[in-house]
Amino acid sequence: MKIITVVAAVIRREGKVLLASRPASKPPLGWEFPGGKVEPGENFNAALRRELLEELGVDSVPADRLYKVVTRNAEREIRLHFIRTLLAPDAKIVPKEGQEFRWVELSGEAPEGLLAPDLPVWNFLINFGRP
Ligand SMILES: Nc1nc2c([nH]c(=O)n2[C@@H]2O[C@H](COP(=O)(O)OP(=O)(O)OP(=O)(O)O)[C@@H](O)[C@H]2O)c(=O)[nH]1
Repeated sequence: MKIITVVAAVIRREGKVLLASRPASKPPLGWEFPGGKVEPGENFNAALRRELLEELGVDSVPADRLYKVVTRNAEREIRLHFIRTLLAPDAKIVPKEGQEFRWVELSGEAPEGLLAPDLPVWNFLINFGRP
């Protein structure tokens, strides 16, 4: 079975968390934590730093892993690693790949359209992750 390893950033600011829309060209549609696939030979934090530079146009400091989700179908297994990530306070996000970004209040129900594998992460952040 093909194994795909993905890193996704949990970036918090003033009680909110940063979500990205998936570009229409890359299904599934929905909102996700920004990130992408780890390339061969890359460590998680280097992969996430590269992805965020590509997508948000900002440098970042990926830190510790908060949560792991594994999804599987007949062909492939996706291992998602959610990593607490810091941005400089004055970092200006410049969407580079046609995505939208939004800061979402970390309270209550998950926002509509959040990818299904991310729901436990949302619940984790609501329960434990508020700064
Ligand atoms: N980045 C990200 N991907 C997620 C999240 N949740 C989740 O299920 N995924 C899945 O993980 C996979 C990530 O692939 P991707 O297409 O974003 O990765 P990438 O940018 O490196 O893609 P590419 O290799 O096609 O350029 C997709 O299947 C996506 O649906 C999430 O919160 N963030």
